[in-house]
Amino acid sequence: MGRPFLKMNGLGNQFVVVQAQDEPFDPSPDEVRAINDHTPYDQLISIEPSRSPGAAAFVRFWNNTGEEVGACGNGTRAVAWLLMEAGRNDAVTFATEGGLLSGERAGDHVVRVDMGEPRLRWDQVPLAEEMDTRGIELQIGPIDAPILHTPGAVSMGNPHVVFFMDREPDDALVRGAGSLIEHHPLFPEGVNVGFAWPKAQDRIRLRVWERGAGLTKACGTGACAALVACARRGLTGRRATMELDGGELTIEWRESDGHVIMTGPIELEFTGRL
Ligand SMILES: N[C@H](CCC[C@H](N)C(=O)O)C(=O)O
Repeated sequence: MGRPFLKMNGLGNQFVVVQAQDEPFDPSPDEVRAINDHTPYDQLISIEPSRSPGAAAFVRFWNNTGEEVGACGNGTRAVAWLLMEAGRNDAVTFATEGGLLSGERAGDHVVRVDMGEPRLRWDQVPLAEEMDTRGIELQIGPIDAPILHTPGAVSMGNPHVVFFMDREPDDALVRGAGSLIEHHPLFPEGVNVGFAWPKAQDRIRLRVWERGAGLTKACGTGACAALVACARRGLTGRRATMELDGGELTIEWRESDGHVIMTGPIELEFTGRL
């Protein structure tokens, strides 16, 4: 009988969450993939004992293809909710590879998380060469659609490239261009590929081909990256409603401290055993 897990989602971004406070959990890439075979998910998440004062836990994320990653925005909301429920608190801080994150309740099964500052230097995304991350030069082989010119590049603790659309991003484009760009040599660590259509100063339609997970129903760090990329190009303000396939997130790139604040729902679906 395997260890228990929680099946959760954030706007349809699917998670398997393992509590590792009492029993270590250090899965190999094969084990990460095997869990996905057993219970399909986008990201696997573990909640470990804290390694630093002021943090309630240390949290790790893996894509379903097996590699560990430094950030997962929707997963951060799910973990913050679990930790607040467990501690009967209305706010919580925890550590990840990508840095310290804090969350607070913002309604029933709605969580607001501070995702910290976006990293905007070329070598922080990272890119393979120095470029202006407001608009990078990216040649994508056979595809030469004008909308694919000069996307923005941002890290939220994980790498993102954001294309600026003037219409609904269709499946063929998101899957075709996304899968091509995910492993493009300009991104030494791979990249999450966002397609953002700024519909108004405070509203962006977004679809994301995720590194290591493909087209998901929502991508929290992708929503943060897209808002920052659009604001840097003057296409939107610093606060917007993000329309993802799975629903809406509110993102604000705060003037006061440059932190990116994300608010949205989470859902606990069922418990199971690995
Ligand atoms: N695929 C991402 C990790 C999960 C991001 C996404 N699920 C989110 O909500 O931020 C990466 O490889 O960096």
